[in-house]
Amino acid sequence: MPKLSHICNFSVSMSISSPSLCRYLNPIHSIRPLLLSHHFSSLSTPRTKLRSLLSISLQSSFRSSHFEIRASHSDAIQTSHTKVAFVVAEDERYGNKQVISITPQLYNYILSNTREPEILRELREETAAMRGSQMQVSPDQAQLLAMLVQILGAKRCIEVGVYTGYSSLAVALVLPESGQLLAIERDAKCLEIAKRYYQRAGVSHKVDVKHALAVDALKSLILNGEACSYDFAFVDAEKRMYSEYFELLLQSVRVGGVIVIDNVLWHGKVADPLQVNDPKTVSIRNFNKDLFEDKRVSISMVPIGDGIMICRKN
Ligand SMILES: C[S@@+](CC[C@H](N)C(=O)[O-])C[C@H]1O[C@@H](n2cnc3c(N)ncnc32)[C@H](O)[C@@H]1O
Repeated sequence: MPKLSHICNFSVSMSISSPSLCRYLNPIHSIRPLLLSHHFSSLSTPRTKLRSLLSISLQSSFRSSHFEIRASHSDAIQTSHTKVAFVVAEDERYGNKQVISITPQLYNYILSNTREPEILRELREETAAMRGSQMQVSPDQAQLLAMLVQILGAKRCIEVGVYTGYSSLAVALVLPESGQLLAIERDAKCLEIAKRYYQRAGVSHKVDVKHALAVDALKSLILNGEACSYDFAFVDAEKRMYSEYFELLLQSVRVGGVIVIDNVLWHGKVADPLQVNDPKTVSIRNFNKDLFEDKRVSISMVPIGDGIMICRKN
């Protein structure tokens, strides 16, 4: 049984994190932050009571549904600086599947099980001080991209939106010696850094750097007779252009080829149409909906980083 102080930490952190918790629950049940914080005001509420209070509260709000916020994970309540226990959705509509929410503690664990080549770590650290460094894919995302390229046995790849080269270098490192990555980026300064790292990593011969606007570069490769010749594409540039990039890339990759699109969860905003409707969010939300209905591709939305959509051309 946790000590009272642990319960207090749990109770306080639940209140603090309720907006993100609500964002998680919102798309399904339109729950509001007040509802959640309400039941956590008493610091002396025992854990079991907290759980049942919350469960009752959520059940009454959600009618037939059952959502439970668990404080029972032992690791999550052992240390006072742990943010919050897991969010678990248990609902028969989802096969009573328990879905975990990534906590900082859990994400640290994932990163500690992620293999990041030394050269990528150096690039990430150099970029960290730069404006826009949060745009870089995370090490676990880069590892997944590299693995997809390896599973596909890809030789011809495209990246749309290179920045300083982190994701493109991850791909180039696993390409065979005869492989080629067309790396498209509009910012020349960023490309200088990327090129320096391709050089250092000994993969420059595999990367065809294209300093251009993405749509122009993609159109010209189709005009050059390269349609259906690529195995893999990664999209990580202007969010409102995703539909255009996708249409051009669908022409560029072969049947069985894969297009991966980054930021499809857009910090969770896509799932909150009642409150978030800025142009970028709406654009990504519409794009996701179009992809869902698009029978030309098989799809899988994966909650890694800011969310990726993996599309396989049928
Ligand atoms: C999210 S960052 C890419 C991050 C990169 N994939 C990584 O992991 O380091 C987006 C990049 O796309 C570039 N970009 C945005 N719009 C573009 C366009 N229309 N054409 C080419 N590049 C574009 C930006 O300059 C920026 O460097």
